[in-house]
Amino acid sequence: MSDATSFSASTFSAHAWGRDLPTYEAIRTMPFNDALADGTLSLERFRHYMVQDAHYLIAFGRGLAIAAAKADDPDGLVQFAEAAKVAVVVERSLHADFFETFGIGPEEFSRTEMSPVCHHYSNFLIATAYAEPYPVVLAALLPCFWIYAEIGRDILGRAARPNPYDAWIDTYAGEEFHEAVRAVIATTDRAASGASPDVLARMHVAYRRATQLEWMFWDSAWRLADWPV
Ligand SMILES: Cc1ncc(C[n+]2csc(CCO)c2C)c(N)n1
Repeated sequence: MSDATSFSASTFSAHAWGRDLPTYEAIRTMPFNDALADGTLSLERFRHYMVQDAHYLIAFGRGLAIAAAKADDPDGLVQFAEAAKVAVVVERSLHADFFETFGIGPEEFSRTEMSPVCHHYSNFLIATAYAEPYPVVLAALLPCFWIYAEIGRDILGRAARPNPYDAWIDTYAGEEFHEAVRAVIATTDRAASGASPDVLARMHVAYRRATQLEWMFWDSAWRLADWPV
C-alpha cells in the first residue's frame, strides 16, 4: 500500500479499506488495468473510458460541491469546494489532452450518452450527496479518490514506459494528487468519529457501493458497454 493508505487501525477508513480489499484486488488485476500498464490497451477501449469519464467527473464535481455545502466546518467547505473545482478544471485538461491525442472531437463527446454504468454511478453520487448527511456523502466520494491513488501507484510500479497512457498514470501516481487523497481520508475519518452507529453503518454501505461501481466503470469500458435497447 502507498502513503495514501496510512491510517490508524481504529478509523472508518481502516475498516472500510480492509472490508473491501477483495474488491480493490479485483480492480487492480482487471484486464483494463493490466493492459493500461503494459501499454497494449486498445485506443477504442481507452476512448470509451475517457468519454464516459468526462461525463462522470462533472457529476463527481457536483457531488463534491454538495459535500462542500453540507460541510460541518469552514475547512471542509474550502476543501470540497476546491476539490469540486479541481475535479472539473484539472481533469478536464487531462481529458482535453487525451481527446486531442486520440482524435475525439467535442461533437463525439456531446453525442455520446452516458453508458448504463456511468449513469448509475453518477446518479448514485448525486442522489447520495443530496439525500444523505455529510459523513455518508464523504464515504460515497472517498473510493473515487482512494482507489485511483492506489491504482495509479500500482500501475506506475509495473508500467511499460514510454506508454501511450503516461499522462493518466502520472496524474494519479503523482504526489500532489496523493496529498489531496490523504486529506479526504482524514476528513472522512474525522466525520466518522462523531457519527452515530446508524450513520456509520450507512457510511460503510455508501463506501462499498462506490467501490463496486469503480470496478463496474472499468469493466464497462473493457466491454465497450452501451445501452442494450
Ligand atoms: C470513474 C472514475 N473514478 C474516479 C476517478 C478519479 N477522479 C475523478 S475526479 C477526482 C477528484 C480530483 O480530481 C478523481 C480523483 C475518475 N477519473 N474516474
